[in-house]
Amino acid sequence: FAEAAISATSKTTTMIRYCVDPDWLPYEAIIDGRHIGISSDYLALLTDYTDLSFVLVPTSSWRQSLALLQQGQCELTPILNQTPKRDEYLSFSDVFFKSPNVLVSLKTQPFLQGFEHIGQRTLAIPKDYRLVEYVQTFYPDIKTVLTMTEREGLAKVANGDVDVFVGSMFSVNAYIQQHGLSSLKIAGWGGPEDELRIGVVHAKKDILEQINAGLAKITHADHIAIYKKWHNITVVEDIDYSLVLQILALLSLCIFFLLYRTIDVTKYNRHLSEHNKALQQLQLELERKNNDLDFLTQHDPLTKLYNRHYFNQTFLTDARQHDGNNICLIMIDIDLFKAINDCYGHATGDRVLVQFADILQLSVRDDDVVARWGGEEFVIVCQHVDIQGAKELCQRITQELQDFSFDNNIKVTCSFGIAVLGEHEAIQHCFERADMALLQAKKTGRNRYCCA
Ligand SMILES: Nc1nc2c(ncn2[C@@H]2O[C@H](COP(=O)(O)OP(=O)(O)OP(=O)(O)O)[C@@H](O)[C@H]2O)c(=O)[nH]1
Repeated sequence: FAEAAISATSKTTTMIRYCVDPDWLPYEAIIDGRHIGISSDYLALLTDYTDLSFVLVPTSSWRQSLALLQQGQCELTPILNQTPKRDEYLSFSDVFFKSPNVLVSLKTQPFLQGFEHIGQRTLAIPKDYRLVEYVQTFYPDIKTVLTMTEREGLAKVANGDVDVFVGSMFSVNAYIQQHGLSSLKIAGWGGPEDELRIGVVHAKKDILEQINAGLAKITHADHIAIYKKWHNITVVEDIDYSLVLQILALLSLCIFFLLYRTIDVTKYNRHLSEHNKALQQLQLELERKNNDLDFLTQHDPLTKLYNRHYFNQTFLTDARQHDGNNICLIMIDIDLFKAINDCYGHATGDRVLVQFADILQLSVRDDDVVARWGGEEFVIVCQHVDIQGAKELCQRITQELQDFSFDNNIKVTCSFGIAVLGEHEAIQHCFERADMALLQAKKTGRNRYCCA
């Protein structure tokens, strides 16, 4: 597109002096004395499609441009909204460009949707903009702050001097992008859409016919090309990050708390399970010790046979529960054991006792009970065995002793006293009889059994 500083062509042209807003990109601006922006491109097209040529009258503010239009020093302004006030000194072409107006606030402000939600907030509007008339007419309660330019209004919002600014979406966005005003956001729509036209002073209103005809010739493709050239809007950040941050902080706090609780509970559980393990260990230890204690209270520590205590408890008290008619008591005493101790020492004597006990244990049946009665004396309780069976057991033991090779080739014999428990006999009495029989065996030469 050609720029708007239009040179005269060979055709007969009517020269029109025009003013613009020098600071309203992307619509228009004067940069280094040159008119640029959307309106510049439209004027270039109108130069082609009409017999008009346009000469820029440079100004330093929109206000000044309006003043020059009112004074007739400018005859045209290429892009503006129609308002009743402007109708007093301008005539307007057909609408050729539309753009929404937006409310701009700091990102910390909530989304406002429209003028009706501004409430007590202050609203900045560029002086002499159509929106001033609109807001004062329809929202007279809004506290407005008039600024010289859009730039000034946006700067006031960014600085926190006013709460909200209203302006054209295209120019607002261009300004925010150019100046990196990342603290600002579009907070809502502001009033009616801009319907932009060309305004000419009443004295020149006869050129409007040409202008409208020229505007009508502008193709859809031309409109789109201009729009694309100047419309560089990217969506202004519309996420309220302060809210997101608050939610994130809250979530992090919850996660942290849950994590802390989980770690705490895990620690406690580990501690508990360690304690339980230690307790179980102690319990096992106690059971083992109890078992050991049980074993020790019931067994002779040297030979591991039942001891006299167990024997007394089990048989002297309730042997009658067994079938009394078939119980045989055999009292056994190693012969001349003192001589073994004296000859080979006490330790050897101990080993002989252990080996002797093993022989007894191996010689009896599973349900017979062998116990160490004390010293070198033993007792066997045979169940379901008659006197003959008891005798045979004594003979078997005698034979085993004879065949067994004791330490130091010591020859060990023993004497037996056998008694069968009578039907109504007290077991203690039976013991005494067996003991007497044993004494008898000793007296009559040892290495033999005697029956009571
Ligand atoms: N090594 C050892 N000797 C024991 C143990 N208990 C008792 N004795 C010994 O066994 C011997 C028993 O001797 P005595 O009662 O005189 O009887 P004996 O020498 O076997 O003679 P007779 O019974 O008459 O054949 C004693 O010298 C006791 O010290 C023991 O646990 N270990």
